[in-house]
Amino acid sequence: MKEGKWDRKKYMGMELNGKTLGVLGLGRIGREVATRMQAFGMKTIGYDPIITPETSAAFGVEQLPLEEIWPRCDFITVHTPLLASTMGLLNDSTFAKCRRGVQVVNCARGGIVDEGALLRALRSGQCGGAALDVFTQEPPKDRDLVNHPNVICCPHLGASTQEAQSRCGKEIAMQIVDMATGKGLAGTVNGQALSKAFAPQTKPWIALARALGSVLRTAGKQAQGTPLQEAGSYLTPAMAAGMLAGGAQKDVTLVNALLLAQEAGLKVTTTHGDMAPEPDGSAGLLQVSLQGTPHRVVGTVQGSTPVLWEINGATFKQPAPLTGSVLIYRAKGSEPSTALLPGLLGKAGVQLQSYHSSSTVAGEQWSVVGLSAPLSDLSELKPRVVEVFQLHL
Ligand SMILES: NC(=O)c1ccc[n+]([C@@H]2O[C@H](COP(=O)([O-])OP(=O)(O)OC[C@H]3O[C@@H](n4cnc5c(N)ncnc54)[C@H](O)[C@@H]3O)[C@@H](O)[C@H]2O)c1
Ligand SMILES: O=C(O)[C@H](O)COP(=O)(O)O
Repeated sequence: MKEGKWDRKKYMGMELNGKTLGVLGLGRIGREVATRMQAFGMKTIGYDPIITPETSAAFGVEQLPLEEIWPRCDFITVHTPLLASTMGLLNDSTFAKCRRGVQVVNCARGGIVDEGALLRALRSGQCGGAALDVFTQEPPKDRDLVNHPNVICCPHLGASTQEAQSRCGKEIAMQIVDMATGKGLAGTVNGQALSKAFAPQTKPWIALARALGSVLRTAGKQAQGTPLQEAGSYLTPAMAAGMLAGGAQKDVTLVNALLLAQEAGLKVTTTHGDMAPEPDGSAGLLQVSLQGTPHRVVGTVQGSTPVLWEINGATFKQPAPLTGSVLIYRAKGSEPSTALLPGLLGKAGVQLQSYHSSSTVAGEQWSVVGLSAPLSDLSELKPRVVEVFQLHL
């Protein structure tokens, strides 16, 4: 009408009263849709592998096996997550089992209704119409479905109300408060990793994984460039965060570290091996390797302090603490630590807090020096060592 038209004959509707609606997925949204459509006089049947028939009967949905649902429905609406098991839930074969002219609604996730099959069913008349809020690709580049005369669609607007967005904001704020106050995390991506990472007994291990990642980043930076495969435990994101810290990526967190590491092309493996508890309280070894390179660091936690046990095959006689300002270098024999360090630190006004040296491998030794502050200038040291770097952990 806004275009000045009065197409009374073109638009002929269909009563919902007395029609059968199949609701696939009877979670939060599926059941709300069912009860609302009952108000229009629709008969509601449905399927959900988790919700019991007794539960769904209480909100007026008769549950049936999918094979019995297809031929009974005038309308089908999907409200499942997109999973391997729900991808293409409506496909060529299931459309063929439906009543001719069945109408389909997908406001859940693109791909639950196979888009190719839907287009074929629309073109053949097997599907009488579709309402789509979601697409496999958003926005969809292939416009065939959008342009089909029997399709109505909108650009993923199902949650776009002032009220829903406001509730989302409040829920996120509540979850952050819950996390900060040590309460359980519900519905968070990486929730398991985060809740473990914040547990008091695992915090030092997170610090260790970060510290080892930082050591490995600096000792093995020339080896970057292959994709990351290994992921999973809460230690791996922490290690990845350590590897990426100070790099091009900003705001590396335990949640985004693995993704960023993948984007940066890092291929890292972590192994968390058990060992008999030591009298000092250490009870495991975390080993981090950069694949395709000889770089490997091993550490543990003593009390609550992360310590370096081994670097590239050289073990420390006493594990070296990885906290605060740490200077790490590799040198031939014990040079230059004994000769050069005291003078260098004195000049810089920096105090030596700890010194740990490794076993000698191929005539070279690693030293880990705990400092009261980082050294601003390593130029005197560089010619005397094979490699040197500083970390602030
Ligand atoms: N378009 C939008 O803007 C918008 C807004 C909110 C939610 N959504 C989507 O709507 C869908 C439903 O959301 P919800 O909050 O009701 O989720 P929910 O987790 O409460 O319910 C999903 C239900 O699907 C069921 N299910 C899983 N696999 C199934 C299968 N193979 N067959 C049938 N049922 C199956 C589950 O058991 C569960 O009961 C989700 O995909 C969600 O992402 C879209
Ligand atoms: O699942 C939802 O809440 C809606 O589809 C909105 O999705 P979005 O948060 O990805 O925009």
